[in-house]
Amino acid sequence: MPETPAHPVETLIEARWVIPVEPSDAVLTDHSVAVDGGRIVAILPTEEARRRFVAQRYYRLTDHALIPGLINLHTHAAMTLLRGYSDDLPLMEWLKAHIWPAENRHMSPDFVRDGTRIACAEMLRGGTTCFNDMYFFPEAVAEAALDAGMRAAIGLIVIDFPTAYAGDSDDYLNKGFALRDRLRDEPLLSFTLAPHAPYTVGDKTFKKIATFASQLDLPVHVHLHETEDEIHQSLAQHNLRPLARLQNLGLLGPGLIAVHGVHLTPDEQALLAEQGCHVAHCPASNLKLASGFAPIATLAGHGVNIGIGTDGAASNNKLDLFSEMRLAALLAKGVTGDAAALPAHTALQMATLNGARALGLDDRIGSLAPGKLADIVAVDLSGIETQPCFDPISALVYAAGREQVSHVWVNGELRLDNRQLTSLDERELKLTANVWQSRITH
Ligand SMILES: CSC[C@H]1O[C@@H](n2cnc3c(O)ncnc32)[C@H](O)[C@@H]1O
Ligand SMILES: [Zn+2]
Repeated sequence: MPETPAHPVETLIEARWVIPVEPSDAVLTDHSVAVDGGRIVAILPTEEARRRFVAQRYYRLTDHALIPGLINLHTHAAMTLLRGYSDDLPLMEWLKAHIWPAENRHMSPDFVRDGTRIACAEMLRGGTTCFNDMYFFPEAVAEAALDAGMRAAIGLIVIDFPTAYAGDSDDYLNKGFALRDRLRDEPLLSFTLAPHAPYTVGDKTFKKIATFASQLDLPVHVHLHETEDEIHQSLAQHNLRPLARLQNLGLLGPGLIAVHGVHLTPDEQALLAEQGCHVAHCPASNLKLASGFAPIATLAGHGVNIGIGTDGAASNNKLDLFSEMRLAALLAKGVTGDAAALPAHTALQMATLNGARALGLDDRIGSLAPGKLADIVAVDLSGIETQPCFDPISALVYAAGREQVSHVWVNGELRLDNRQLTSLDERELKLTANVWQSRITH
């Protein structure tokens, strides 16, 4: 029998383990991922892949696990420039007395572009390939993400007070729509409407956002039920808890990404599930600001789709989804008293597929499968800290860290090569961070 000629592809990645996350939670051992035209074309046992494909580039990652690119479901990327600027305070004091005054003094497209570039470097080094952002000057966020070659959901920010970026809600919205019109064909970008929070956005603005979200089919990304203060303030001002208020204003539905969801009654959890809303769980930020801990196990029990976010580097202070996966899993066990709560595979699914679902991108990213875009992360599990390795998913969530991320592909393009960034100059970014530190200090 004549041999079928080998099929040419751009990239063939051979790995000890491939963890697709979906369609099943099975781990494939000694498998290879073939990539061409930015997409995964096949996942096969390595021996077979070697026969079937001839590649321009081979990666022989013999002690590594391949996972889908991690998706950071809530960031203020540019806030890397305020990392460590003001620590150990509760949310409202932190925001009002420190962060908002600093943002007022320094906010500009340059601040956002530089801060977001630094965030992209940190996130790519830690295996994050996509981030869902909310910040001023979203055009600078988009520019930094595109320069870095990262995937981003750009939040078209709306807040009912004037800033250096925009004067009023119409100004915020018009600037956001102009940006979306200009960049809507960029394959790495998608857009959300991003009203900041119930305590900074009025009813009239929320109603407009609900209308635009349904007309334009855009997700809505909003901080919600983060602290007890937020709930008390809403009851005092509107005689309604924030979630009920947003329900009355027409915001609930499968397009809503509710960030935090720390303080939720059982009825509110059921309502989020009924409405198909998503929750972005930010465990480190919630602990650091002493906001509390989200009822993740019961929310998941109700069927709510939950992804994981870091929040900004000023309240975390890392943009590290490996830490967040571990923390989410441990916290769920501690809070429920049930060691089976939030197992490792669920934590990995939250940081990948569930984030993609929340962004409406799960037909393209979030798992490793033929036809999906090639957002792929290789984690080196050969080190002493991950030995022995009975179960690579357990190793990834409970023992590994972002330091073990060796290679990252976004849309089939190599963005981290043997721990070196290919699209960003780390030395230059450190100098940029120092320049901003002295501006912010003086
Ligand atoms: C209007 S752009 C985003 C706005 O949000 C602020 N921010 C950062 N972290 C949090 C948080 O945990 N809750 C609420 N608001 C937050 C950030 O400083 C920007 O002003
Ligand atoms: Zn936030």
